[in-house]
Formats: sequence, structure tokens, C-alpha cells
Amino acid sequence: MAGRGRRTDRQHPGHARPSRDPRHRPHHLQRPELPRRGPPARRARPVTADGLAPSAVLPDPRVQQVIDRLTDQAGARDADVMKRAYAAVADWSEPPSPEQAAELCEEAALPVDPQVGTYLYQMVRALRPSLVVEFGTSFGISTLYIATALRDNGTGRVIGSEFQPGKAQKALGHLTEAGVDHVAEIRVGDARTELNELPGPIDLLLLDGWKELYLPVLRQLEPHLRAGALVVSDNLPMLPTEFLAHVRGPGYVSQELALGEGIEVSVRLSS
Ligand SMILES: C[S@@+](CC[C@H](N)C(=O)[O-])C[C@H]1O[C@@H](n2cnc3c(N)ncnc32)[C@H](O)[C@@H]1O
Repeated sequence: MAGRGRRTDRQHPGHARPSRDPRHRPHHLQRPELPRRGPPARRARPVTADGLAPSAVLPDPRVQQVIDRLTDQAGARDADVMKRAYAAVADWSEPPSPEQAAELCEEAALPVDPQVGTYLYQMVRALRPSLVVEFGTSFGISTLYIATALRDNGTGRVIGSEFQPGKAQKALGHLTEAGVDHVAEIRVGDARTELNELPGPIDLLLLDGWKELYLPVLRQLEPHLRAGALVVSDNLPMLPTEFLAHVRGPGYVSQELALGEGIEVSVRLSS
């Protein structure tokens, strides 16, 4: 967590009076994120009475092992990283920009809940998308679920996006370790520019970057969404009202699903 992005009164003399109002933080650094996003503790996998393997295990132990390890590591580390991030911005006079927030969270994986990951695997297997796009890749845990399903389908590719080059590098390493990197591409930089050029229509879009950017990113990608495209938006409790109003308005059929801490699942009605 380098100090490059840290704002001080000297850098911004016009903002000499720090605000401690938590509402001045963007959604991704609001304190309520801690318990909600929190350590994505791995759920104990239920074992059925007849000893059958639990159904929410991917049909590839190599991938599952990588996902389990990363999910456990996130559970052990993320809360501390986020606490340090909150402490670092506590006396900032302005909320961190999305880039600064990404830098502050560089060591946090913040992965999707295993239920959400399993749902993504299911949807990709069921819909057989040609192109999946992901806003917010981080260490690549959601990408692992998606890429594994694409690999198992034998068709399609996923394009992820990540601000932090170090995180994108880690994500690529994890995809390679799991043996599914050949169906994945991670674009490094701001999704709002990096996802401008796409090789075809989007069949499935995962929104899992900073929450206040969901609406601008979605609006930007809307011309690329094919009719019937699925938009999966993680972290329902943190989603801005304007975003929910948009996907619950004309042009979509949308509802929440009680997976993880809640997701919004929207189908685009026309392209
Ligand atoms: C919640 S994490 C993503 C977790 C990931 N989907 C997973 O399940 O492993 C959000 C990530 O989005 C990245 N991010 C936020 N805004 C972004 C933007 N505008 N462009 C690219 N990446 C962004 C952050 O750096 C952070 O790593």
C-alpha cells in the first residue's frame, strides 16, 4: 500500500478540513463493507447422509483446490487489509478516488462468495456464452469459476479487467495454476477504458468492481450486450439505488437472488 495515492493537506490545501463523515467515502470504503464484504469465510461443505460428495464442488479438483486456497487466504487476510485501508483514509479531506481505493486494497482479494462462484459456473455451463466480461478481477477467483466453465464447455472466453497490475498478474498466475488460462484475458487498467473494444457481443457480464462504477460501466457496455444477456451484480446490500433503479427499470427483467450476501441478476431484454 504505497503512499502515492494518499492525499494530504499539503497536496490539497483547499481541503484542509478533514471530513470524518462516513458518507463521504465511496461505497467500497464505507465501513459497513467490513462486516458485509468481510472475510469471505469458506462455508463448511455439507456432507449428505449417504456420503455423496456435496454438489457445490466443481468437477475439477485441481481448480477447486486453487479456489479453496485463495478463498481461505482471503478469509484470513482481507479484513485486516480493509481495516488498514479505512484507517489510512480516516483523515482524508476527500474520499479516495477509485484508483486510490484500488491501491489501498491491493492486498485484498475480496472474492465472490463460493455460492456466487458456483452460480457463475452453473450459468456459464447452462448458457454456453461466447463472451463473458468481468468488471473487477482482483486475484481472479470469480474468473476461475467462469474460465473453468468455459473450458468445460469447450467454447467461449472471458475478458476480465483490473486496475492493479499486481493483482492482474496474480490472477493470471492462478488461472495458469488451475489450467484454465487459455480461455481468459485480463485487461489491466480502468475498465471504463479497457473494455471499450470487445471482440463480439457480451453474453454474460459480471459486475464486481467498485460499486459506484456499476452504473457507468453498465451503461458503457450496454451497446455490447446481446439481447438476453445476463448481468450478474455482486454485493446487493452495497449497490447504489440508481444502479438498482436502472436494472429494475425498462430494458431489463431483474431480481435479487439470496446467494452469498445477495446478488442482483438481470436479463437484458433488447440489444
Ligand atoms: C471485489 S474485488 C473483485 C473480486 C473478484 N471478482 C473475485 O471474485 O475474485 C474488486 C476489484 O475491482 C477492481 N476495480 C475497481 N474498479 C475498477 C475499475 N474501474 N477498473 C478496473 N478494476 C477495477 C479493484 O481494484 C478490485 O481489485
